[in-house]
Amino acid sequence: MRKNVTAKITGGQIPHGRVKVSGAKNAATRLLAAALISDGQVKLENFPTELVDANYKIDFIRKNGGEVKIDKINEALTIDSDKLVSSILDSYNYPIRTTYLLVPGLIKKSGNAKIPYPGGCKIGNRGYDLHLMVWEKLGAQIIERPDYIEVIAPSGFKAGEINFPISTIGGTENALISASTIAGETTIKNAYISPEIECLIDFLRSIGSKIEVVGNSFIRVIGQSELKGSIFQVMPDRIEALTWIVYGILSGGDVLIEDVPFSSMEIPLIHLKEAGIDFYRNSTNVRVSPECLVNGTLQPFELASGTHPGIISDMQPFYTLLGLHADGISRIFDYRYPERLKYCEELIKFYPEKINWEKGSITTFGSKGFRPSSCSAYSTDLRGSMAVVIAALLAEGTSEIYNVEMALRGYNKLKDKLEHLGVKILIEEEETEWQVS
Ligand SMILES: CC(=O)N[C@H]1[C@@H](OP(=O)(O)OP(=O)(O)OC[C@H]2O[C@@H](n3ccc(=O)[nH]c3=O)[C@H](O)[C@@H]2O)O[C@H](CO)[C@@H](O)[C@@H]1O
Ligand SMILES: C=C(OP(=O)(O)O)C(=O)O
Repeated sequence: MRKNVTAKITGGQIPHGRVKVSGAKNAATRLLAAALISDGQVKLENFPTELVDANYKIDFIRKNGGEVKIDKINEALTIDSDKLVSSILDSYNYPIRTTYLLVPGLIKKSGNAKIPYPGGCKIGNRGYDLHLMVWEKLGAQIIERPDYIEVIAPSGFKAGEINFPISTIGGTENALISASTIAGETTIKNAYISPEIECLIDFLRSIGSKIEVVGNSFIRVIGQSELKGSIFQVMPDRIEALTWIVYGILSGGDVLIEDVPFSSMEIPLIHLKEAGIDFYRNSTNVRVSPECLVNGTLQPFELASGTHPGIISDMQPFYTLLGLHADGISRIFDYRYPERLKYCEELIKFYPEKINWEKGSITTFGSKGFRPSSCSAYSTDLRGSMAVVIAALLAEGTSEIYNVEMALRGYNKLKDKLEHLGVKILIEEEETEWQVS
C-alpha cells in the first residue's frame, strides 16, 4: 500500500525571504549506500533527511540489519552497518533508481546481496546491464530473480578492470564503491565525472579508499579490506538551487537563496544570463528580485540539455518554464533523455497553446506578463512534477497536483521551505493501491 499525495496550491502568493538549498539528492542517496562499506560509524551532515528517495533507502538498509539514526533538526544521518546482512524481504517495491548501489555494502558484510530492480523516473531507456557487468568483472555471480536481483560473492569482490562502453553516472558510482571494498587495484575506464561523483570520491577517500583520477575519465581505485568511519558533508543540490532561482524570478518575489553550489552550475547560470537575468550574488548565495530582469522581461532563448558541465537533463523542465514566461519563442532540446517530455502534457493545461513538443524538442510561445490558469494536473517524473508545482504557484486560482510525492522524491522539506517564504500549500495524503513508479 502506498500513499497518494496531492498538493492543493493557491497561486499568486509572492515569496519573500530566505531559502537554504538542501544536501543534493543525487549525492546524498549515493553516500548513504557507500556508507555501508565502512567498518566504522559514518555521519553524513547536511543530509536531506525528509527526501522520499533517501527514506526508501533507509527503510531497505534497516530491513537488512543496518542501523540508521536520523537527526531531522540538524539534518544528519548516522549509519552503523556492522550487522548488515542480506535478507529476503516481503516486498521489493522500492521506486528508486540507485538500488544497485546497495550491493557493495551487502557483499562486503555478507557475501550476498538481494536488491530491488532499479526503478526511478520513467524518462526513457534506463538499462542496468552495465551494473551486472561491474559485478561480474569483480568476480561475482548474478541471478535475476522475479522479484529481486541476487549478487553472490561469498569472499567479497576481486580486483579487476572495468571498461564502460558509454558514459554512465550510476555505473561509475557502482564501480567506485564496489572497488573500494577490494584490497587491490581496480581500474575504471571511460568513467563519468560529475560534481556528485566528485563528492562520492571525496567520501570514499575519507573512509580510506585510495582513488586516483587521471584526466577526465580514467580512475584507479585501491580499496582496503578494513575501511574506517567518517564525518562527511553532503554537497548542496545544484538542481534545487536552479529550481529556486527560476521560481524566484517567475514569481516576482524577493528571495535570498543560500548554499548555491556555483562551481557545479557555471553553464546553467550562463544560460540564465542569456535569458536576461542578472542576479546579485556572493560566494554562496543568490538574491533574486524583479530588478534582476535586465530589460524588465525575460528574453527568449535556445538551449540544449545533455551532460555535465552543460545543462543536465534534470534541469530541462525549469528552462521550459522560463521559456513560457519569456517574451517570444524559445527552444529547448533534451539530447540525454529525448523522451523526457511527458510532463509537457500536464504543463500545457496551465499554458494552453503555449507549448509544443516532440521527441527531444520543446518550443515555448511566451509572452510578457502572462499568468497561467489554475487546473488539476498529474505528476509524471520528479523534475516534471516540480515544474508543474511551480506553474500552480504562479497560476491564478487554486490547482491540484496529484502524486506530488514525485516532486518530494527530490525536494527536501518543500512545504516548510515555501512556508518560510510566506507561501502556503496544502499536502494531503491518502492510502492507495496505486503505484508510485
Ligand atoms: C550521463 C547522464 O546523463 N546521466 C544522467 C542519468 O543518470 P543515471 O545514473 O540514471 O544513468 P546513467 O548515467 O547511469 O546512464 C545513462 C544512460 O545509459 C544507459 N545505461 C546505463 C546503465 C546501464 O547499466 N545500462 C544502460 O543502458 C541508460 O540509457 C541510461 O539512461 O539520469 C539521471 C536522472 O535524470 C541524471 O541525473 C544523470 O545526469
Ligand atoms: C530522474 C531523477 O532521479 P532518478 O534517477 O532517481 O529517477 C532526477 O533526479 O531528476
